[in-house]
Amino acid sequence: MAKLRERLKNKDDKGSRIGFGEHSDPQILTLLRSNEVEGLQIQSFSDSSVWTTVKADPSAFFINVGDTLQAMTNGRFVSVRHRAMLDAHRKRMSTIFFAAPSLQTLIYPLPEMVTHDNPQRYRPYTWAEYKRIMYSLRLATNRLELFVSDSKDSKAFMR
Ligand SMILES: O=C(O)CCC(=O)C(=O)O
Ligand SMILES: [Fe+2]
Repeated sequence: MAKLRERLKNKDDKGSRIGFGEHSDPQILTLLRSNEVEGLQIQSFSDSSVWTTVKADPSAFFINVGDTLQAMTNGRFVSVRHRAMLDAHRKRMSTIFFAAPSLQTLIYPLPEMVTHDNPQRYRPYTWAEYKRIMYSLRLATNRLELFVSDSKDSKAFMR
């Protein structure tokens, strides 16, 4: 038991632990507001072992791009991977609004975002299909990867 406690303590420099593991939000946009306790961290695009703590500001909103907006913008806006850490001494509270389409909405890269240099990256899918697949996978899985277009139909939506 003492060993386990020691291991948890050494997990990072402040002894804090993961409260909600790494993931990207599946929806279009996330609006998050928290109290004055830090905890939200975003992952570096170039090095997945590097996490940056978002400054706690109870007067601000944190706006997060979700997987659906990444698909709609054909990868121009990127769904950032993030996680929430626990604070050993203070309670963190966050309130979140997820903006998502209706279940039967067809999601696909907008024609304006598909160009010769940036061919269609994702195949069309419904939000219902995305949710079904998402719930069958682990939280940390990069599900949008499963919706990448075959190269043969990648020009279908090009202007
Ligand atoms: O509690 C937080 O600040 C983040 C939670 C989160 O990322 C989520 O619910 O998708
Ligand atoms: Fe999230």
